[in-house]
Amino acid sequence: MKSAVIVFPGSNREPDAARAIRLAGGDDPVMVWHTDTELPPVDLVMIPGGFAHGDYLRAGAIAARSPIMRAVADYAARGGYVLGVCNGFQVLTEARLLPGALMRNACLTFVCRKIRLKVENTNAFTRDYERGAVVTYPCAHHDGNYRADDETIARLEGEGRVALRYVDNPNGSANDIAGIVNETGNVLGMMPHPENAVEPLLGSTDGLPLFTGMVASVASGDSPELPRRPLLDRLIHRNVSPGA
Ligand SMILES: NC(=O)CC[C@H](N)C(=O)O
Repeated sequence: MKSAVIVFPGSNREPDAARAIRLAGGDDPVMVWHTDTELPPVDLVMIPGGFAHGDYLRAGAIAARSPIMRAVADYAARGGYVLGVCNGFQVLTEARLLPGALMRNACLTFVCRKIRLKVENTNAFTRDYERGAVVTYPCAHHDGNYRADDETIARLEGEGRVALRYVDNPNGSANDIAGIVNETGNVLGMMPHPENAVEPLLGSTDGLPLFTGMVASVASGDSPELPRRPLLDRLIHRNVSPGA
């Protein structure tokens, strides 16, 4: 699997992202700087954690307007897989590739600890987990409180787009939402850090199946479990994804 990891000034988890991708069997990712205007030919784009532009204005707001994000939006619109973790999730909501917003944690403090999550739905990203499995990942954020209007939350729930839910909600997120996918199921954003739970030395290997699942989805060319993916999208994806 060929992948790109997007790097902004203030990103800090790009080496962890690269390591997780490699451990799952992917090629060494290409690091892409935020001022670039094009993506290399890849099967997956990952937006890593950190504090892009120091979280000024709102976490992810400046990064979402970076030149590279136009290319990421085009890539996602063509059906390419995009994973945003923590600050990456914030960037994806600010870029409107995912609905809703990540607000200040309800406790008003930075939360940095291991948390338990329930895998709510198996999709192109979570296919290597049993549905309903409870996994442990670390989380480390001050703006992880997922919020959206009632209609959006109802849609996310009704369409099976809540991928991960907190068992012990650390930040006040609506409906305990920890991760969601877009309408076509090819963009996943999540606050906890699966890339920091990929080897025993880190205290958990529970994050590794997320990465092996993405490698498997790329290898199979598509995932039959993508929720309501329009036929046209699937065809376009086959044509543009080198891994398809
Ligand atoms: N670990 C991270 O990606 C931090 C996310 C974000 N900047 C926050 O603290 O809310």
